[in-house]
Amino acid sequence: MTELFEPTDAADHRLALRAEGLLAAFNRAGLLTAADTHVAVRVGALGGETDETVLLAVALAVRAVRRGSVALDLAAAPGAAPAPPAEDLGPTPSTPATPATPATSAPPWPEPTAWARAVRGSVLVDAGVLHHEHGLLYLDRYHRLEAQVADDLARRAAQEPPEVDEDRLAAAVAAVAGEHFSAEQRRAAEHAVRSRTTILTGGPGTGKTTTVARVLLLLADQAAARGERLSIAVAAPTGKAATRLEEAIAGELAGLRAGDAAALVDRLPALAGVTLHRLLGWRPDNATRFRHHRGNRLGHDVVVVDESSMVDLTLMGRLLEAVRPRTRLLLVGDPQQLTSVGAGAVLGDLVDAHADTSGSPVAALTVNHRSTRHINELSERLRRGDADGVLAVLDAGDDEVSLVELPDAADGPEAAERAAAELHEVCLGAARRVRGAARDGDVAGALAGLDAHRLLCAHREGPWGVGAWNRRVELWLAEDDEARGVAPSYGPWYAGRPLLVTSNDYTLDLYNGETGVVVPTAGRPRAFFAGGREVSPGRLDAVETMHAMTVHKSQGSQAAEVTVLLPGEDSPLLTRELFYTAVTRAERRLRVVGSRAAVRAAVERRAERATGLAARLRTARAADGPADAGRR
Ligand SMILES: Nc1ncnc2c1ncn2[C@@H]1O[C@H](COP(=O)(O)OP(=O)(O)OP(=O)(O)O)[C@@H](O)[C@H]1O
Repeated sequence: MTELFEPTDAADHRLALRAEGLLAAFNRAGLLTAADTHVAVRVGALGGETDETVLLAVALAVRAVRRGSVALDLAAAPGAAPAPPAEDLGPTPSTPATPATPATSAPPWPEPTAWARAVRGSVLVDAGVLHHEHGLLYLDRYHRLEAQVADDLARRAAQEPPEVDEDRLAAAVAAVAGEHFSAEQRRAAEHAVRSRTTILTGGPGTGKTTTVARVLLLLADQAAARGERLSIAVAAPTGKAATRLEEAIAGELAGLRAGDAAALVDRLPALAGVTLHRLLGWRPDNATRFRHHRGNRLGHDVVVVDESSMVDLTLMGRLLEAVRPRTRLLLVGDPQQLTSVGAGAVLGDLVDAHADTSGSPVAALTVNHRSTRHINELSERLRRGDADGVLAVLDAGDDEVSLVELPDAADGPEAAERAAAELHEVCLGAARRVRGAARDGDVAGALAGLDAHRLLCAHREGPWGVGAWNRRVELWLAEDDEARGVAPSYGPWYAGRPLLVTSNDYTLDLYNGETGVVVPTAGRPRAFFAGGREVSPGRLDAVETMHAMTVHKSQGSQAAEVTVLLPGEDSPLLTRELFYTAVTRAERRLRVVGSRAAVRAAVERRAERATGLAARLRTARAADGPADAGRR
């Protein structure tokens, strides 16, 4: 469901019946949900605030967090178009979920200067329920979190740098160079050895993992010089990304063991990739608190976190309070990608805060060594926001990058039918190969087939959504069976059904984002996942079919060939970050399906989030110390 809604009648559950005045007007206009207004009414009643413009600001601050911001930018609020939450729940605006009853017209926004004055002077600010800082209005919880993240990072930066045996470092750098180690990778690795905190950024294939593997060897070597052995954690926000990181590091180390670095590789302990939740000590009774915290820190000497762009402010706060101040922290990721589903844009803020400063913890890798030339060129032009350049690369139309062009105003069911006709062969072909391997009992082949082609959608529902495209591919498979005289499999656990895990299951050792496939074994369907994990379907309750997946869910994985379905240009989900994330999932071939207007809108629209973290970090750096040393 998008945030705009159209009430169907006076008893519509989305109407906040107890809200009055401005809150009721904004709720009726679809700009606030019933829950936003209830929070504001309750906070107002408890805190003794009756000014309806302040209560409106509270409700909008709740809405801002729900939509991914950490705070409400009061000045920008009237101009900000309603947008869906990070993980879209519903159809595009052109396909309303409710009958067409006209939405109430937009209510009047308070006069900006008087509004800001009323908010700053509110008893809720005096009581610490709200905070007004850097032009932003914070709910207390997010203000504390943001300040804590800034303080912890500033404290880490204020420490004495680690002692480094430079001669030994130079010798080890030469030994780990192996077959490839570019100058920028070498600089990044040396930076990481000399720093407590490193933010290693770069797009897919820029050699981040290659560099991380070498950093670990260099650190283990420095520790060996002191007669110590390192304890290392390698983690990522999703299980899929953690497994990928573990495998990629293991692959790099295996290559280096064959060369001059064998002795160094032998010094490293075995490395198992874990989810951040598992590293921090997941608790069944609390989703945002962990076993490890400031009073019970993680014991590791080095903590590596891959796919850091997916880490929201809350999880970053928990991580920073759990790592010991002297632990080496390596945050790895691509700040151009979609931001976290939860509130915050932490990685991007960290990079912004340190742009063009000396002593910055950011080490950037810029050369893509994996994807092919046109995919690289497209992502580079996307990064620069060059819409004409993006269209020019797509128009050049070769085997590597192509545009399946739809008419400009087309984003409804008819255009989806046209797209279906274009994609029938490629989507059915990919699904058929996975099904063929599954029917032959070839688990490895079926799992490998999952990464051959990926169909990415912005939306979950509607004609351009994952649901419709999953059903479509299943129908094509059934038709294909019929055409071949094979009895179609209609049950939910049909052979070759691609699976996407949607939440962590610690008992089954399955993690959000992992992919698997159904393969019949001894006449019964079984679900298989990477690493030889086999599960009875009856035990799986958090899986979805994955003939298509959302761009959000595709983060942390790549496929040889990717098809991206762009929704209509008016879709609020269509942003540069979404398009860039989708494009950079492709290793060898990319097909973009959509109108030219949608491509242009995707390049030109940024996913803005209101956060004050970058400003806080700049202030802390200027003061050369924690942003607020008195807090806590
Ligand atoms: N300096 C280099 N020269 C040539 N090839 C390289 C270099 N560095 C890395 N590679 C190769 O490029 C590919 C991508 O490297 P790597 O996996 O380290 O990138 P990454 O940034 O971690 O990618 P992703 O974010 O997609 O995981 C690998 O096959 C790696 O062996």
